[in-house]
Amino acid sequence: MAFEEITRRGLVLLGCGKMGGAMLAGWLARGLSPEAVHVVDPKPSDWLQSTGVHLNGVLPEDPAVALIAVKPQMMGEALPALRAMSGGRTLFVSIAAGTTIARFEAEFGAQSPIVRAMPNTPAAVGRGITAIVGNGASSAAHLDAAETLLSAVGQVVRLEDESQMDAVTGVSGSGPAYVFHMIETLAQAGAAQGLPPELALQLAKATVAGAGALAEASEEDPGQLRVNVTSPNGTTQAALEVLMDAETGFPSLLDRAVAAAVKRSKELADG
Ligand SMILES: NC(=O)C1=CN([C@@H]2O[C@H](COP(=O)(O)OP(=O)(O)OC[C@H]3O[C@@H](n4cnc5c(N)ncnc54)[C@H](OP(=O)(O)O)[C@@H]3O)[C@@H](O)[C@H]2O)C=CC1
Ligand SMILES: O=C(O)[C@@H]1CCC=N1
Repeated sequence: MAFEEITRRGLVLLGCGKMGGAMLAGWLARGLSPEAVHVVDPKPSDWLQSTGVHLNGVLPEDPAVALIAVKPQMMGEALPALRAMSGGRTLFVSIAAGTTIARFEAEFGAQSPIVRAMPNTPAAVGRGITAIVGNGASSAAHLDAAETLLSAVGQVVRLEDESQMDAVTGVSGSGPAYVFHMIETLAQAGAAQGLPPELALQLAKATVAGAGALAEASEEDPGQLRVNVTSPNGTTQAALEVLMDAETGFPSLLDRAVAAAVKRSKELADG
């Protein structure tokens, strides 16, 4: 299924907040016609209203895709709007953290093709990464269709098992927030050392963006790239002795942060 089939049969987006909006922005930027998109959202933002998509109207009976982007806690209230599309040709794609395929099968039937996905907000600029896994009714063609749709906003990886989704959520789903917090705090640290705050923020943003681009483009692994910055007994080494401290440094901090996200993802599965 390519954008042509979505254009013909339509795409329903249930919930268009931060993540649904980021994906929609990516699809529209890549040429998906707003005419093909039907959004259900109780309080459409000004941006959403300006896009030209159908808003809170009658939904198509047989859309190519129904993408679920409401918060896990809203499922009970929100999913019935999609029930009429069950058991047919519509591919359900959920991006909700925690909510299991079993929960969607209980709503739409196990014969409905359902793909659970975990994207991230860099999708808004085509630089997201999304992990996907399908239910038993999802054919290779359904997974290909989900991949086509989601690869319009970044990379797509396929999981062997749904149980990997909690860890994916803790690494790449929530991960952009960790990086944004690093930008914020790196800039604050620069300002604390006397830099004008705006300059410190520009330096921090460009450093994180540049390092990310280099990590992606380079054949060297991130550990070697780190070594390449670190002159013996130089400034980086002094900083890394703080950041790599076994008890208080990044390794332990990120271990605990990711574990907390994974734990919360598992809790969300329980509703
Ligand atoms: N934000 C992120 O980085 C990521 C989020 N996700 C997942 O995406 C989903 C959405 O998260 P996020 O975008 O951050 O949350 P938001 O709260 O920003 O978006 C959810 C949207 O759904 C709307 N909504 C609430 N009730 C209904 C309903 N009954 N029918 C239709 N729409 C409804 C909300 O409206 P209102 O605000 O008026 O209630 C809101 O606009 C979550 O399940 C989350 O786990 C996955 C990966 C990354
Ligand atoms: O914070 C959350 O629950 C969602 C899921 C991943 C990113 N945001």
